[in-house]
Amino acid sequence: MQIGKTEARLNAEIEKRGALFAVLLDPDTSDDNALLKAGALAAENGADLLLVGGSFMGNFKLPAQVAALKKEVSLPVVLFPGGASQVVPGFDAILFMTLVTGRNPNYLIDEQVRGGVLVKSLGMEAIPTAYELINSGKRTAVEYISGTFPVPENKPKLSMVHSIAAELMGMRYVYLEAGSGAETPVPVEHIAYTRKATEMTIITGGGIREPESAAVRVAAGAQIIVTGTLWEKVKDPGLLKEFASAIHVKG
Ligand SMILES: CC(C)=CCC/C(C)=C/CC/C(C)=C/CC/C(C)=C/COP(=O)(O)OP(=O)(O)O
Ligand SMILES: O=P(O)(O)OC[C@@H](O)CO
Ligand SMILES: [Mg+2]
Repeated sequence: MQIGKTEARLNAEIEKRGALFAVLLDPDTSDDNALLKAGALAAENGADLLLVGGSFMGNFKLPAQVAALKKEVSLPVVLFPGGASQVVPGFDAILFMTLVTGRNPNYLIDEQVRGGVLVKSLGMEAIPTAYELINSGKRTAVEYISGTFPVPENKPKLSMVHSIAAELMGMRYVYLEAGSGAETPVPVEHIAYTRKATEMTIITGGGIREPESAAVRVAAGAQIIVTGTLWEKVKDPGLLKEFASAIHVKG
């Protein structure tokens, strides 16, 4: 499958800036302006990419909210789905994910079969993405909902072998995930092993709360750093800018 417009844009930006700063917006809100406000604030203060997703997503107003957000910001707005039912119109692309570290067929093929037809009929760009869940202290929503075991935090080679398999299956991006609100982010060794063994674009997120924590993960080879939960409590343009400069290692 050919690389689409949004993926090409992200790849070019990574080339230019070294790594990208992604802000994850929670769509589980009935407040019509919340998504718009959070997205606009992130865009004005150095974010490169807006992800929209939640392990639950029951917001029938989402297509209208995404359309409003697209009018307001010029950044790519990408769907980060917890399941096929979350495929709705308006996004620039979808991270078309497979939970490769799990052994639950529902997240290995079933959601993809159900979601794939929707993606095709919407004409939405898909970015084939391996999703790897790595242990981060306490149980996370993704672990609970997907019914899968995360990779042990002290076994970076285990995530590496999943990355190798995913690349051979044609996936171009890999998301190393500690889980939303994780106590500890994905250990740098997991990132470094996947970086050494594959050419996939590495996204990482979960529990990243300080710019320094983002910077060390970029140094280990991550190319897209995702932060979400932090911005639910903190609306701080200065801190957003600090993240952006810690991540944009090429300026
Ligand atoms: C390809 C399609 C259509 C779907 C892929 C479905 C897969 C493989 C999902 C992986 C497992 C899963 C449940 C992922 C959720 C990822 C996500 C959006 C996390 C962010 O949500 P949270 O922040 O954890 O949500 P809460 O804040 O509600 O806990
Ligand atoms: O909410 P946080 O902990 O920033 O995690 C972001 C993302 O990786 C969750 O899927
Ligand atoms: Mg969350």
